[in-house]
Amino acid sequence: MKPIKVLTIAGSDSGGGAGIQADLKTFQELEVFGMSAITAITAQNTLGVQGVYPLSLEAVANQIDSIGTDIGADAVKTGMLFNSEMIQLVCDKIQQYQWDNVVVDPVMIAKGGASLLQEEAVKTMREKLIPLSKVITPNIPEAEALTGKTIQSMEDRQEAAKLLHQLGAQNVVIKGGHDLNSDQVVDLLFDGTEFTTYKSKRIHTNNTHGTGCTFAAAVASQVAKGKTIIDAVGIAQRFVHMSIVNSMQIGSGHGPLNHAAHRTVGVNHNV
Ligand SMILES: Nc1ncnc2c1ncn2[C@@H]1O[C@H](COP(=O)(O)OP(=O)(O)O)[C@@H](O)[C@H]1O
Ligand SMILES: Cc1ncc(COP(=O)(O)OP(=O)(O)O)c(N)n1
Repeated sequence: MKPIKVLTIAGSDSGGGAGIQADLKTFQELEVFGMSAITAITAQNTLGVQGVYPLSLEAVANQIDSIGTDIGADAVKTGMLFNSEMIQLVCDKIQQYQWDNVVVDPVMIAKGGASLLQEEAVKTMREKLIPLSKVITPNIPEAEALTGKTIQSMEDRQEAAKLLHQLGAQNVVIKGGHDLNSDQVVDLLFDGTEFTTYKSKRIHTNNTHGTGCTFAAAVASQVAKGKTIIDAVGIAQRFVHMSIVNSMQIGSGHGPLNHAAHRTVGVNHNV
């Protein structure tokens, strides 16, 4: 059987909960071959981010070229891109290798409040990267930053999703983890025509470090497999849910997910 290959272009989280580490664990669990181009090293744990060390543009370009010129990718997921120049470089490479299954997680701020994207880079993300995306997966604060609109209700979220679609994203998922008004978590998908909502029970836990990375990596793995976006988002939400329910008590802050939960607790969410 032909292996399915997925590339993540993102930052490294030394604590293993988010970033490249979460992406590769997700790829492995969802049975695709994972590859990485690291944009920045972060010194990070469950308490927060202690340091951010971006790599040179040359180092990032070289990693992407190593994959583009030899192995290829059935889908590409982007995470922490740090600054405008890095975003522009990633856009150039996506176009050079004609990658069209691109899942953009517009990472801006880590849970502890540390900035993972320079403020002026939001414009480049909006104008250059979003138009290349098959799916964009902002959380609510990221959708607000990208659209300049305050999001309080589901109608606000629908409006924001429409604006992001107008910017060129083929599909928009505005995740609902930050809407603390309900006992449910609702992720909203807009495909340019219809809205689809994915509801799950909110889990009351501190162990949610890396949910966004894991979600986007799961979507990318399913897109690479040729699933519809509606199915890919459903699988990703269930995978994340299962990983939070069975999360591990690691560190003394926001603990990581348990990416292996879908197989170790006996329910296969790898549909
Ligand atoms: N407390 C929670 N209980 C259940 N699912 C959650 C919870 N927090 C986040 N999720 C899920 O994790 C994914 C990421 O959501 P969100 O927290 O909005 O993004 P981010 O991690 O990028 O801030 C979504 O699928 C969301 O439904
Ligand atoms: C290196 C790196 N990349 C991305 C993030 C943000 O990850 P996310 O999945 O949104 O989870 P939280 O940080 O919000 O828990 C990160 N922290 N580090």
